[in-house]
Amino acid sequence: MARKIGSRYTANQILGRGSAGTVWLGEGPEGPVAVKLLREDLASDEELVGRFVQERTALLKLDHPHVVSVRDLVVDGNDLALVMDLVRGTDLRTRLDRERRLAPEAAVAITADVADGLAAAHASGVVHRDVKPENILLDMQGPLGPGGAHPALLTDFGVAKLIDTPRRTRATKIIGTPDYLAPEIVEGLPPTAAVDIYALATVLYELLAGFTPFGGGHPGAVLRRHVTETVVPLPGITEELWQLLVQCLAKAPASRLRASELATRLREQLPALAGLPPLDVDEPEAEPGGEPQEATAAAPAPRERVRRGAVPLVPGAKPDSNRDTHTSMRVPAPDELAGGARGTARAPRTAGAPRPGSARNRAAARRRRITLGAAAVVLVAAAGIGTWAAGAGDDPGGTPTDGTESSAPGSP
Ligand SMILES: Nc1ncnc2c1ncn2[C@@H]1O[C@H](COP(=O)(O)OP(=O)(O)OP(=O)(O)O)[C@@H](O)[C@H]1O
Repeated sequence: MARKIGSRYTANQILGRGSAGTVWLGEGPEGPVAVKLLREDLASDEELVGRFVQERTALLKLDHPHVVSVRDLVVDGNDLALVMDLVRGTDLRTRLDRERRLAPEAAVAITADVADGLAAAHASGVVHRDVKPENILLDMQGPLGPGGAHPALLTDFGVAKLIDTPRRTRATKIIGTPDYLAPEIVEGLPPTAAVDIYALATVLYELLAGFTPFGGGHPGAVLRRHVTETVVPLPGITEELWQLLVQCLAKAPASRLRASELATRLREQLPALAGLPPLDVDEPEAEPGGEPQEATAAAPAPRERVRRGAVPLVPGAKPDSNRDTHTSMRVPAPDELAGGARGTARAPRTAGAPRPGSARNRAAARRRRITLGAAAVVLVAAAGIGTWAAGAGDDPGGTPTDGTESSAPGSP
């Protein structure tokens, strides 16, 4: 059913739902648009509305062929909406669900597009903070590029930052998607542009391999792997591409490439990748219903076999929203923590061996986004790998930092 959004837009049909709200196919004065209507509980949060208005300038100024432009921000009664360019196509998660993994040339071409978009954003002082396949849209009306890839556009700029208001995050929460979270975020450091590079390298690894380098099993274990484990080589990948991945998945943010350099280096590799088939690797096994093995950073357990999926760090913890893409965690007791702080060692296995769990289940698990309580920080601290500074989550000092902070209040 159609509904008005402010005085200028009509939302006609739901395109999809995410953790922050619902995306509608809409109509504006200049034609079709996509309208992201934020969740009611977000729209009724006065602080968030203020921030939304404050950040108009930064969100509206991003204009790049590989960024989904935000055209307008609407605050109208209970409605809080971002009006975006409509991308006619699909998101990368849907393509990945369908194909499981992409040919290297297409994977690299898509990643290079997103790196270009990030370069423009970072140059404007904007950090995305939630780069993942769900936020990469493929424009099926655009020209085919290397490997038959349609142009890729990064969407949802500013949304993670909007939701991650100090009051919501103060000393209690990390907001993000565990598989793509850079180690410095897990450690409670302010997000800089380098977190987007880490997340994008994770996406590239996933496009090539069909699974993320540190994902799988308990969300707390995923976070810990980001900090303690090194990425396992992918069989069949060219040395140049592997070196690029390793550099961008470096634990130290300063060691990662900048987005513009990453885009250039990726494109340089395209000719060597032309015609190569998707890699012949399979996801590390997961023990159906098996209990995680106890492991330490120094001596991880041999391939932990656990179901993929967002599970509460502590049994009985309730999600903090009614969306199944969220998992919320409360602070665990020490004995509970001992059971949750388990790590894994994962390595790709060759195709053909039995693999528990359906691809759809794994994809759904990856999609789950967590709002992680201080529990995770306690978990990390308990593992001796990090601490959380109260109020961390904003970005003093990083270069370039999330420039949405400095946008002019109330500017149109
Ligand atoms: N500008 C757009 N044009 C066309 N479709 C879009 C646009 N933005 C989002 N969509 C579609 O709307 C759906 C929901 O997007 P949304 O950004 O709300 O959620 P998400 O990114 O999948 O998840 P989350 O917000 O939890 O990270 C997605 O399937 C996406 O393909």
